[in-house]
Amino acid sequence: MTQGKPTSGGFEKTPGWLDWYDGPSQPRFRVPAGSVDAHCHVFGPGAQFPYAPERKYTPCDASKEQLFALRDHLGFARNVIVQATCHGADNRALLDALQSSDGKARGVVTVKRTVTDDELHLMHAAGVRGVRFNFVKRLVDFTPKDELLEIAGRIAPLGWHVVIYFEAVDLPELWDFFTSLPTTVVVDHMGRPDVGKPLDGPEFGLFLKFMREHPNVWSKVSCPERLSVSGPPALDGQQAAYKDVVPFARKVVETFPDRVLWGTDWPHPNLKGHMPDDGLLVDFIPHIATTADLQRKLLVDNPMRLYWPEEA
Ligand SMILES: O=C(O)c1cc(C(=O)O)oc(=O)c1
Repeated sequence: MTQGKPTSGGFEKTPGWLDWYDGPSQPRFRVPAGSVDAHCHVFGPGAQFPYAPERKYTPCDASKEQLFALRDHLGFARNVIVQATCHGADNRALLDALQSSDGKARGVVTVKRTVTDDELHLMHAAGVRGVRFNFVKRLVDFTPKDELLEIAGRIAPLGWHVVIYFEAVDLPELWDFFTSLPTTVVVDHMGRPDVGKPLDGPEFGLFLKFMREHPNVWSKVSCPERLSVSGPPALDGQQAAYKDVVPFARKVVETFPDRVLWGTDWPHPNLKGHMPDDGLLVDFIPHIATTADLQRKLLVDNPMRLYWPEEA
């Protein structure tokens, strides 16, 4: 039996899948004016925008109205909506959200090599500025690298970038492909470091080297709730959540202050252990960006330069 929030359109939510958090707290940390939530999603609603047949999970609905209400509640000015894998390469829910946002949202889509130039131009007009390539095996089936390179070559002239999602252990094998991409490359969730391993160990060292040697590579310092092993979770007023993730995110922010982005990841797909209070997730930010200067770069200057360059 389905419980909690609905999945409309006759879909059945994946068992064990937690719904996004109702009534998030008011963050204590006041984000700077003009801040951008640079990683969030919309799900459906399924009745209007059906989930993709090839999806690996079925979420509860999470609409554009609910996303925009969260944006306002948390004090953000804009969103970057990233295509979620449960919608495959059908970007209609995302495009509809962009078109309803009054210019306050930009997007990152998933496309196949069959996408036409007309479709790409329409997406650009709607506010799309990037494509997402996903290498996380639990989320997607493999797409051949020659197809991805072809797509990258076609979106580059539009000024778009490529967002990549992968697990830290897969970086060595993907290195040559990533470093051959002709665009700005944005890494989702710091390349998912294993925070049980040392900060100065070889695995995270390789990620830092990836960024250091390639000035076109940016990173989102998001998703501590996914990466944390020992918490504590951002729940019940916790002001020192996900302590084990802090040194990793802080290292990236302080080493590459002009190439980092932050996002809520709302509505947090695939969480089964706990669902964070998004207000408390915002309170995580000053632990990883400890000065007003770093906070402004992370939340305003960098995302504006990448997604609204005409206003930056
Ligand atoms: O780690 C995840 O499960 C996850 C999934 C998706 C997606 O399904 O698109 O997006 C994310 O940013 C993170």
